[in-house]
Amino acid sequence: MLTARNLECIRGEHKLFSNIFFSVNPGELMFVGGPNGSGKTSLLRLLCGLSSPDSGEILWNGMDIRDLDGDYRGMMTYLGHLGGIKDDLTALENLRISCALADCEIDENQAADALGQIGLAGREMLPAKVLSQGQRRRVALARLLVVQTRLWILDEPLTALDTAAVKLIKEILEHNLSKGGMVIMTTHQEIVMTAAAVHHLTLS
Ligand SMILES: Nc1ncnc2c1ncn2[C@@H]1O[C@H](COP(=O)(O)OP(=O)(O)OP(=O)(O)O)[C@@H](O)[C@H]1O
Repeated sequence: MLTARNLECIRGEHKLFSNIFFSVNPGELMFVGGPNGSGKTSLLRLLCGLSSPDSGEILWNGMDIRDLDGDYRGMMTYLGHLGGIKDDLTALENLRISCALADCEIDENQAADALGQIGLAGREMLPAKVLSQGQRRRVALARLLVVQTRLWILDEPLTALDTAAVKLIKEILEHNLSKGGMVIMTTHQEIVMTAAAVHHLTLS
């Protein structure tokens, strides 16, 4: 379970948010909403441990994530809103390297299989720079098909995706949730989940 207690985040001269409390339990999804600049990405970066709150604490199964450090990162998958795709690497290389960086080594066959499942069959060997925005996003999201982590923190995963890809991502999220996974995601394009407990946190 991930718990946030009394979180506050200040950036520059601005207090982005304060008094944020929530828990996300196994099988639950939390959508983080709010206007541009309200602090959604900043909140996700706090939850990943990439930055620290100005006050408050973030607990994973009751322990402060700062104390867990690498153990916490090993249980979590973070996809940033830019996707982290490198232009000069192929789709396959991008997926394999992003998995390796997350301590989840996969071979070429596994990578090709994941790319096929996410609708990129035949494009595995193309450099990312020639892929469309939606295809690049699919390469980033293919990581969700191979990771074993329970907690997924996803920043705008649906950006640039067509209707078919959004449906696919919904199924991938629901599969993770059905196994006791947890998902926290920002989106301006909410998806209706059929069989999962959903919470909303709206920043202003
Ligand atoms: N290091 C920083 N120094 C100063 N201001 C910052 C810093 N990081 C973020 N900000 C500001 O904090 C605000 C919130 O940024 P953030 O990216 O968290 O918003 P967001 O809700 O994710 O926005 P969007 O919907 O546009 O993606 C923005 O005004 C941003 O410019």
